[in-house]
Amino acid sequence: MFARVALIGMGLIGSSMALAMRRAGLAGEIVGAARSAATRDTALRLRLADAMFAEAAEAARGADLVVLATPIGAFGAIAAEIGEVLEAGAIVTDVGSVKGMVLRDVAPHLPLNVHLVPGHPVAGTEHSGPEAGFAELFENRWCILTPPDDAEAAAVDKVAELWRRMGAKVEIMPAQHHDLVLAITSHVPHLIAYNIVGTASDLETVTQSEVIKFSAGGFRDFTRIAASDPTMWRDVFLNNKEAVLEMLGRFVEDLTALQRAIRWGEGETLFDLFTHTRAIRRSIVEAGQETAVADFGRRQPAQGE
Ligand SMILES: NC(=O)C1=CN([C@@H]2O[C@H](COP(=O)(O)OP(=O)(O)OC[C@H]3O[C@@H](n4cnc5c(N)ncnc54)[C@H](O)[C@@H]3O)[C@@H](O)[C@H]2O)C=CC1
Ligand SMILES: O=C(O)C(=O)Cc1ccc(O)cc1
Repeated sequence: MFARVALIGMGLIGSSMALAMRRAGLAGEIVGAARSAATRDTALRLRLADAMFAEAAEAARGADLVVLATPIGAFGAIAAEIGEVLEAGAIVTDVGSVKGMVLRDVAPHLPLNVHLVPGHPVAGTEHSGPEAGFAELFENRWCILTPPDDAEAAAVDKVAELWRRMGAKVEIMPAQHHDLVLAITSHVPHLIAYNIVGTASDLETVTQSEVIKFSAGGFRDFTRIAASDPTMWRDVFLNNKEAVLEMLGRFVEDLTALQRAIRWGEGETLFDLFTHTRAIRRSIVEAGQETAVADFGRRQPAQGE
């Protein structure tokens, strides 16, 4: 599909893309950029790339596809670096967890003859770095593309086809809508996980050993999410501020209602909510990932309804 793909950032997502593209034979040549010599050496040892560069511009030179796969806070500076060397007709895409900011930070640095097609594979783990990647990561998972209004259809189709050939299902939506949906499905859940693990570790009565010892409960699932990369998640919250604050406001209101229900012994309120949420989980599992991101929020009938 592409003669030379440049992966800027060779962590979990960059390395998974390299492996998935190699497996499906989608790129003539894969090159990467990583600032640290250790990452460049690891990427070459694992055969993720044919060549690794310290500078993003060196990797992007001559590429017909450039993928930004660093934490999103670095996108603006990288776009400024590569803007001058990009080939006419090249496609620039990204895998960032927030999409409005790509149009804000990346688009202004790109020449008019280069196509920008922002993307977000809604697939990942709490692990990071070049050794964390695996070719199957995107299989049967959604990849959301948020092309600007004036994007060329052929470039959007090509990026969509790339993701399909890596095993993903593709959905296209406006960047602002993406950021609102992902705020409640991904960003706020991560914030809750970071917060609850922080709160538990702060409690004077809960010693470190007790947190570890009794973490077989719900807390353990939160610790997995709370182990996610600090730089990446700092950047997500700094760059999806409005949507996260909007969803957090609603979350706090609903939490306060639950607090009241517990205080006043309103068992029915608790039971009804828990029945409803159980039905949501079951519908997601039954759908086997088939639930479209855009459908999130549509109320599912509770058991027996
Ligand atoms: N981790 C996840 O589960 C998912 C992450 N994403 C998005 O993918 C992007 C990458 O995330 P991961 O692969 O998980 O991160 P990672 O931490 O595994 O890898 C990021 C890589 O970028 C490098 N890097 C950082 N700043 C750089 C710079 N200025 N120039 C060149 N390289 C630089 C780091 O050294 C690292 O090798 C992020 O924007 C994130 O929002 C999207 C979907 C899932
Ligand atoms: O590990 C998990 O459960 C995740 O939620 C992975 C993830 C993290 C960030 C994204 O933008 C998409 C997926």
